[in-house]
Amino acid sequence: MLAVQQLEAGYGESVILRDVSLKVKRGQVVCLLGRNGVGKTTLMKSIMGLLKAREGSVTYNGKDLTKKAPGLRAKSGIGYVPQGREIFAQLSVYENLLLGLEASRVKVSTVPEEAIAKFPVLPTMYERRGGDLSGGQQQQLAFARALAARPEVLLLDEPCEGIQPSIVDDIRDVIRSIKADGQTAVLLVEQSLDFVKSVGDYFYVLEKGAVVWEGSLESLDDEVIRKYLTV
Ligand SMILES: Nc1ncnc2c1ncn2[C@@H]1O[C@H](COP(=O)(O)OP(=O)(O)OP(=O)(O)O)[C@@H](O)[C@H]1O
Repeated sequence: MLAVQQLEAGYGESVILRDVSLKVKRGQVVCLLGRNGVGKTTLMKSIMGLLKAREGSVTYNGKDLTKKAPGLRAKSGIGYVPQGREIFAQLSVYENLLLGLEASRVKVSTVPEEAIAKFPVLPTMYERRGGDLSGGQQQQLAFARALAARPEVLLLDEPCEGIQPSIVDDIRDVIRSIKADGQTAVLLVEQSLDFVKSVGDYFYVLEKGAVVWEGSLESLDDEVIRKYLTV
């Protein structure tokens, strides 16, 4: 459903992504692996339209999104939980969630129950300012904000970075439940191989902005890990 084809993108003069192609299908969790700085976040931003493609295309359900603005991509059904969460610190938890509705394909004025049900801690802190939440709580808020728009493709950029193990477990459960529903495609950037192996179906490895390996998660063996992932 989401297809990236021969994508080239970068910042200013520098080319970061070269000839990147990948696919993510409904009900699948596809993991994007690679050492620091290889271009994983850059690829997420390019899919979301925050960075323009210089070559290649991003298509979704057969529609070419390559030239579309980020808002339109969101309204087409692509949800994004960015690295660093990007919560609005001065807004309340509930206001942060309401902002998620802006990306909804159908006009709704309340946050859908299913987005909140996955993170039961959030309703207990609706009045608190986003900036006062812990890192793990902000991560849950960012995740719920993306789910509020009922995305069909979910881009998750290092959702477990810097958060406590109990919330990592919660996030694993949420990703598994999304996968079990079979309606949403997930593209996940994650450094922890244990986490990746516990939720993923398929993986791509990036090195210097290019896909150098891909396969089912079962085929992710020590040799690939040593060659492309060990620091
Ligand atoms: N806004 C920017 N302007 C210029 N260069 C950038 C910008 N953001 C990232 N880069 C560069 O692009 C390259 C890829 O960065 P990117 O953040 O996509 O990597 P990554 O694989 O997500 O790394 P990490 O695991 O550290 O998040 C790096 O060399 C980085 O310095």
